[in-house]
Amino acid sequence: MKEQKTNFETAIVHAGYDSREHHDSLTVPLYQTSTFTFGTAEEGERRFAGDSCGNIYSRLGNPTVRVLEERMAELEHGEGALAFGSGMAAVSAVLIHLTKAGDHVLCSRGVYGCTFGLLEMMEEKYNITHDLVSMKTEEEIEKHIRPETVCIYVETPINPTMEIVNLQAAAAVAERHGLKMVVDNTFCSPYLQNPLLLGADFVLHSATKYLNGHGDVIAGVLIGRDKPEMENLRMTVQKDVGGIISPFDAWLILRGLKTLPVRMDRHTDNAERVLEFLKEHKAVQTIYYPLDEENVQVETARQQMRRGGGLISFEIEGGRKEAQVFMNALSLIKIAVSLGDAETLIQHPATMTHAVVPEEQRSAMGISDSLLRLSVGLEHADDILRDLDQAFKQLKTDLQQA
Ligand code: MET
Repeated sequence: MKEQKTNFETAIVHAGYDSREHHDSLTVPLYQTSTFTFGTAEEGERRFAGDSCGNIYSRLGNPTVRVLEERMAELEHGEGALAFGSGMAAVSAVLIHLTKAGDHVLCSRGVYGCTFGLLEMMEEKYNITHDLVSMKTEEEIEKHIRPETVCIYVETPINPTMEIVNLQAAAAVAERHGLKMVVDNTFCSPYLQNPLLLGADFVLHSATKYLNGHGDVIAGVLIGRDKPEMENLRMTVQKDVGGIISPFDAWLILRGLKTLPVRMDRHTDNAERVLEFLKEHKAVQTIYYPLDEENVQVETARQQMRRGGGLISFEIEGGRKEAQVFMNALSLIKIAVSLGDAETLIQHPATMTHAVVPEEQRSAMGISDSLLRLSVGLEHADDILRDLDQAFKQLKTDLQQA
């Protein structure tokens, strides 16, 4: 694995870019072009044959996108990275790369609803089966491995229950059985957690979230520990399936990325204030936050995460109706799926991000009808708390009147 040459905060501003190669432009230029010209027919032939390294066509590579990929590889301590048009394009690319008909994927007990949908589709159409299991210890993981298992796929913290997967335990099992391990690191960003350093083979992100951080891009990134394997993935799955990112979106992410450490620290500071507030509130039944002292998994979370991050899930007294009344009473906090933006967002997983998961499996994942997921933004913490407080008061009044 590549040793990080500079500190994280420096690499995130500079890695993968040399202004001398781009007319001395301080910032990464936007190469908003679909294709590149060849000086001669023979040069075109050489580029297609891989004998000359020039650009060909933006589905096969683009200079702006390449800076984002190299930067992400460095930040996640990988050897190569590919940027995609969405987080799900990154998820599907790595699963297409790792599996064939008849294989089995061992998956964490919970995953994002569309990842669950993709796994179900792969099972139905291609007989690539999967199991969703708790992954707190090696023993728990070990007992679900089958002869046809080819990879362990995890989210940690899990969307939206914030359950922690023990990455070192999962990596130990993967190594024993020669399996590839993939980690969705979207909730943490590379600033808070680096799964490749804990034994994973691939790490992926919905770059829509903290990486971009400004709510104006849909994108994904996949980082791997093996350079030839990542180049192979680029020239097979990514080229032929085609879920590439646009140069402009890559440029926007490069712009947003520079402030990631500053933003993540503020998101976490604000989330810690929200955590304390929710703990004091009678209408809140359960709270899920990785670095909450009362979390039974706090030790594992501490070992693999630098700080707790900006997401908090909580159950309020009641069910779906109460959850919806509470959300409708919010004013500053916006009702929206997505996370990692400057704006504080709230969503109801049972009817939104995880609505595609059948009810029985949703409860097995720990998603109840009263569960809400809050992505704590960058506003002043006092204003976020004031909005939550007035919504709880409103909920009480509405319920008394009903
Ligand atoms: C289309 S639903 C969700 C988007 C995003 N993955 C989230 O968890 O909020």
